[in-house]
Order: sequence, then C-alpha cells, then structure tokens
Amino acid sequence: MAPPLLLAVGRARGGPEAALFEHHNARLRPALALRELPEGRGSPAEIRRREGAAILAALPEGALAIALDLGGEMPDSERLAVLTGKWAEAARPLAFIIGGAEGLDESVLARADQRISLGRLTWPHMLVRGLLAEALFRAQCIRANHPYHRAWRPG
Ligand SMILES: C[S@@+](CC[C@H](N)C(=O)[O-])C[C@H]1O[C@@H](n2cnc3c(N)ncnc32)[C@H](O)[C@@H]1O
Repeated sequence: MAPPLLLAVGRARGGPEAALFEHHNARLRPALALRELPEGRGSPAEIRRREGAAILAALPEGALAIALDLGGEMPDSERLAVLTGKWAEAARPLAFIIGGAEGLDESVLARADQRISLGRLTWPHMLVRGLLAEALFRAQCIRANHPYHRAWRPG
C-alpha cells in the first residue's frame, strides 16, 4: 500500500514551518508523502473552486479522504488514535487534505470521508502540516503503547 498522501495547498520554501513538518513527518511510519498544489487566483470563491478542483484531481482513486477543516470533528489524541486505526483497517489509499488561506471548497468537503479539526483556533495552512504530522505521530505512539504520549490530566 502506498504511504498516506498529504495534499496541501501552497508551496513551502524552507523556513520554520517546513522544518517542523519534516521533523515530525520523519518520525511517522510510514511518513506522509507530501504533494503540494499551487495556490488559486481570483476572488476567494474562485480560489477555493480552483484549489478544490486541483485537490479532487490529485486524489487517488478510491482514496479515504480526510479533510483538515475547522468545521470537522475535533478529536482528542486518544480518539485520533482510534480513528487512525480504523483508517488503516479500511485498506484504502489514505489522503489528508489541507486547504489554502481561503479554506477548502464545498466540493472537497462533500467528497471527504471525514473532516477533522485540530481545535477551534484557525492555524496558518503551512503550520497545519506540522501540527498534523505531530498529531498522527502521537496517535501512532498511543496505539503502540509508546511513552511519547503522557495521558495524565489534572482531575
Ligand atoms: C488559514 S486556514 C483557512 C481558514 C478559512 N477561513 C476556513 O475557515 O477554512 C487554511 C487551512 O488550514 C487548515 N486549518 C487551519 N486551522 C485548522 C484547524 N483548527 N483544524 C483543522 N484544519 C485547520 C484547513 O485545512 C484550512 O483550509
């Protein structure tokens, strides 16, 4: 099975956000295969539509598409560990999707099998790559009983 795909709008040209993604992605097994898509032009709606068409065209056939979206389910790390296990069991090509500055087009949200939110704060799309890779690594550690994740919370 091919490694999970990360379809992300925008091109990272080095910098701390790219380093953050590379750092966490290198720890994931398997690592995400990053595919960057060009930013759209025009009005916000046109940008979303153009970027959306490019995202849909880049999705592998039959992909289990997970859209990173503020309106999605907001899992905690333990729940994400459960979800990642289910996604792996589905035995379909897995693809995560991160939108651009204008967010994801309705066509992408409609195609997505699941929408995941990393919390109520809006993060810059380049930063979301690193946040997602860290969250997936943490989920992997939880599933493997690796002590990276310290589950303790005050009562
Ligand atoms: C700057 S945000 C777009 C904000 C846009 N106003 C919206 O509501 O989608 C760019 C992309 O980063 C991702 N993103 C940003 N914050 C997020 C969060 N808290 N949870 C999940 N994805 C997020 C989404 O994929 C989004 O399309």
